[in-house]
Amino acid sequence: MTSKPKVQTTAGTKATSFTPAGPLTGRITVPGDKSISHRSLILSSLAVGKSQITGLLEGEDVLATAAALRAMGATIEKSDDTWTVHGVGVGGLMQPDTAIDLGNSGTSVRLLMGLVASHDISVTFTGDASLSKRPMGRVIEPLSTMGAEFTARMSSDGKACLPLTVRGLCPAVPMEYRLPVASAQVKSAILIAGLNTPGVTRVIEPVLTRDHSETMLKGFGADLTVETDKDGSRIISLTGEAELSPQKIKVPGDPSSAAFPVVAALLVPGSDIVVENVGINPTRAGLFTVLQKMGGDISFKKKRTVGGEPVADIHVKHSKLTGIDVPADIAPSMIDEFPILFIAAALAEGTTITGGLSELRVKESDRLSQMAAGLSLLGVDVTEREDGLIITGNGELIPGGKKNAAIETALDHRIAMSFAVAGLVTKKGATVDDMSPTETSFPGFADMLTALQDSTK
Ligand SMILES: O=C(O)C1=C[C@@H](OP(=O)(O)O)[C@@H](O)[C@H](O)C1
Ligand SMILES: C=C(OP(=O)(O)O)C(=O)O
Repeated sequence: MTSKPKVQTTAGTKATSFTPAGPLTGRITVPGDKSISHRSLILSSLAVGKSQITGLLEGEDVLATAAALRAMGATIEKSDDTWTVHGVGVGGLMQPDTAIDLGNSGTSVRLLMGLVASHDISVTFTGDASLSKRPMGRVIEPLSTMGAEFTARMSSDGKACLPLTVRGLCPAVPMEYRLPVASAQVKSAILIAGLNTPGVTRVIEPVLTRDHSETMLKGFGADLTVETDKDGSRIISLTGEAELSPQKIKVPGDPSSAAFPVVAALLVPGSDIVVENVGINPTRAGLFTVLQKMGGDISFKKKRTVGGEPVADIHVKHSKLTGIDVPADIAPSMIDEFPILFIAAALAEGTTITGGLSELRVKESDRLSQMAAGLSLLGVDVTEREDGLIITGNGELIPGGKKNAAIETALDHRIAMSFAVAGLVTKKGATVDDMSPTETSFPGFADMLTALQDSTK
């Protein structure tokens, strides 16, 4: 008889053990898309009048964005399943009374820095220990060119970090900016600053990143065009002093959250699940393509478009996976999914090679070193390179390491969820030191694993 997935919390600690699982079955949904949720709140706050949002992710990161916007004058309320935002109009945000704490959320701080940059207000942003280590120079540099002024704490290695204060300039100066790093957060910060800036603000994106900002800005009525340059770069032009009209938004399920049950079902023998209503925008769906290339039985049912975003129900069956060489150019379309891909690679037969991933070192944690350390602790054959991991599996369960050794998550939700899934396919299970960071992006993560277990009863 196969055992069921088990979730055990050790009394008095936040450590949680995940042990080998019987088949995962059933139909589930995952919480709303984090990127689209942040943007829904920000753009609704800048529209004139009442927007309504359903499916909003109620994770700590998005709630931090909502609190920040309230502190700057937007009215944001929830009743039943609907969030209502009374926007103040582009340029209408006000000086908050105190510093704004954005917890663990990189997207909140970088997009809101763009928002403040073209308002005549001054805002101090703070964050938790993880967010306070992340580099902000990538946003400070272009927003300074538009006229905003910044004071930031400098880290011991010379990076501008939180806490930081932005003094916006109104009117700001429009500019053309070629992104030196593939980052949807930097792109979006500049476009959001451009909304309240006279003239045309232009972002040139040599490498395509998630395009929710472009789709949603157009949906709210901004004058935004996207052209492709001779060298393949995207040129995004936004005409400022925009007037945004309020919208009704349905946020689809987050593919970055769906990644965890999808990989769990591929790895646990006998599993057969459907994750309903997941966003499958090609700028986000790289993981599913890579897993299919590794032999994963993943199919997309009932494909449809919701609010300009492609959505589907994802059907996944347990599959034998084979290691592959993951092309570096797919990385931006699955940038948050590498931690869980590394777990799939540990179960695959053969070697999986990844590269071009230096951005993973500046996420909530250094995801390359945290994943390499956790996998080594579980006895997986892993080599850490500067910009990727090489992982060799033998198509069998992860051996498991020292008894009671807890995987360190370093305040990183995706590390925590990845090793929770690893526990289901590690001979004696895996213990994760702290599952509380999962509240940032996937409230109810442990309940979701239990629901997949319960439906086999
Ligand atoms: O724009 C966004 O919503 C996001 C962009 C990505 O960050 P980068 O822009 O730093 O790549 C991603 O890692 C993050 O989870 C969300
Ligand atoms: C990197 C992430 O988010 P953020 O940058 O918003 O903290 C993530 O969710 O994996």
